[in-house]
Amino acid sequence: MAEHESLEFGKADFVLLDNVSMEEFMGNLKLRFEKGRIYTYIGEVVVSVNPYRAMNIYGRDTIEQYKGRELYERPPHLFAIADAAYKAMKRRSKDTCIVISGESGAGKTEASKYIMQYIAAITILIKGLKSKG
Ligand SMILES: Nc1ncnc2c1ncn2[C@@H]1O[C@H](COP(=O)(O)OP(=O)(O)OP(=O)(O)O)[C@@H](O)[C@H]1O
Repeated sequence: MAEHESLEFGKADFVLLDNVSMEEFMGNLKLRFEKGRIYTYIGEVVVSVNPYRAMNIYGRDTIEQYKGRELYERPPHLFAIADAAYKAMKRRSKDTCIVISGESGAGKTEASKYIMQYIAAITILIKGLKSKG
């Protein structure tokens, strides 16, 4: 069973909750957070909980895992959202955007930096591949 499908980490997507109640929502969020999973989907939206500590989930290895993948192929992550936006932009040849919202200190600025870091990294990787022919 893929890591993100394991119940040990709770439901990776809130749409999979048996009952939609605040209690179940918060219980799932708490369980995932305690297991180091700060991201959870609601469909194509990602809910993020600020860990207020350095997480080893933004490095080159993780970028490679998300590049060119579909949203549900990997555990919930900002990189999956960034990749989906990048692919949509390329497919439609139109600008696209990612809306980030949350209260002050929620992690919006950090999230936008990780998204830009991801886009920059995959652009360099793609250019590198093209120049190699
Ligand atoms: N993904 C993360 N991993 C680790 N720490 C984080 C993460 N996101 C946020 N933080 C921590 O939380 C702090 C506040 O985050 P950030 O500045 O991104 O919030 P914000 O939502 O942009 O706040 P504001 O609306 O007040 O500008 C950061 O300085 C950082 O210490």
